[in-house]
Amino acid sequence: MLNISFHSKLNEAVKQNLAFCLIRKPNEVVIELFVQDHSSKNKVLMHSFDSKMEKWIADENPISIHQKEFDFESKLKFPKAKKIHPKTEQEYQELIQQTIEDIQNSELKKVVISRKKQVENFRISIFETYRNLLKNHPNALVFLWQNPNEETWIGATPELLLSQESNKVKTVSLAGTKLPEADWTEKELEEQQIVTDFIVTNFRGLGNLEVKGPETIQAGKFHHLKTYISAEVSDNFSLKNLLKEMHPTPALCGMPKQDAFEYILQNEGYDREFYSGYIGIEQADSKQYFVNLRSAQIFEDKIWIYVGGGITAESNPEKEWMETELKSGTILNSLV
Ligand SMILES: C=C(O[C@@H]1C=C(C(=O)O)C=C[C@H]1O)C(=O)O
Repeated sequence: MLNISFHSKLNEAVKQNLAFCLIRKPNEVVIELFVQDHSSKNKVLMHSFDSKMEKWIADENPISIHQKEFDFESKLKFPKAKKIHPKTEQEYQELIQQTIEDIQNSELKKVVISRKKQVENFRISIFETYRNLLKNHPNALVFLWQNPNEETWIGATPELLLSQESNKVKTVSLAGTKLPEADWTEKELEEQQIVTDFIVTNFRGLGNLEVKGPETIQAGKFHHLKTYISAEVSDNFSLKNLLKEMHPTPALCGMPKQDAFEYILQNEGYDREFYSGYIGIEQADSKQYFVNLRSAQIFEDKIWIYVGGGITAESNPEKEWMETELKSGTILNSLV
């Protein structure tokens, strides 16, 4: 049976050109809908990689539905894409080679390099694509952010940045990528350990620190290494401050953090905007922030898929290109 109020609220948002966000949390079955009403209680927000941009959609009464009942179709309006020059395979491999050499000759230990892959938008059905992402990625945060005339993002991210429920804060260290048939090597183990060490340093001082892992997890067609980290906090603890320290973690930026951040801004050659920034869900009893990755920006004529990977002194440019191609599959394999 159709859930009328959910669908009619979404329908109104589309008809009136209001900003809205559909969001389904990892391993849950409920989709929440936030439609902009500029209230202050419940918010979904997007924060850019460089922290220069933050936008939010606030809804006094978000509404939810079981994902099995989600059955909605409508065309959305998207702006036209500006002209860009996405890096070719050769250009990307040259950038990776340069980064490897720069890491070998500096204090840098890890830098995450990324690119935009552009594909044509052949009048995709955005809601069917969203349904496919829900189905294909049950353990990801699956979101659709529509801000009419400004930006539309869709994605299925496997990565929690930070969450707080009562006095418990949680995060994960997620890094290292391989296909299921391959084995982990020193390169991925080291790359992921850098992220874990960074988080543990930031969590030091909090109570009851627990670090569990790393274990191998599945995200779409890949395996990643994941360590679960949690701690207890006191009443005067500031989640905002911890978030500031954490973002961007070495899973998306590098180590040392500031050097890697500047390296990315100077060398990557494009603006990441909200990719590798975070998506926040702020409600009275819980706050959760997820890293915006395995995601794309939708335009009337084009789709920009954002993909990257961690580079260390042991990286191989060809493999890094392949890794980004495969990562774009999260979006490409669900597009209809
Ligand atoms: C940068 C991305 O993913 C990140 C980089 C990973 C890696 O380098 O192995 C793995 C998971 C993510 O933390 C991306 O998907 O674009």
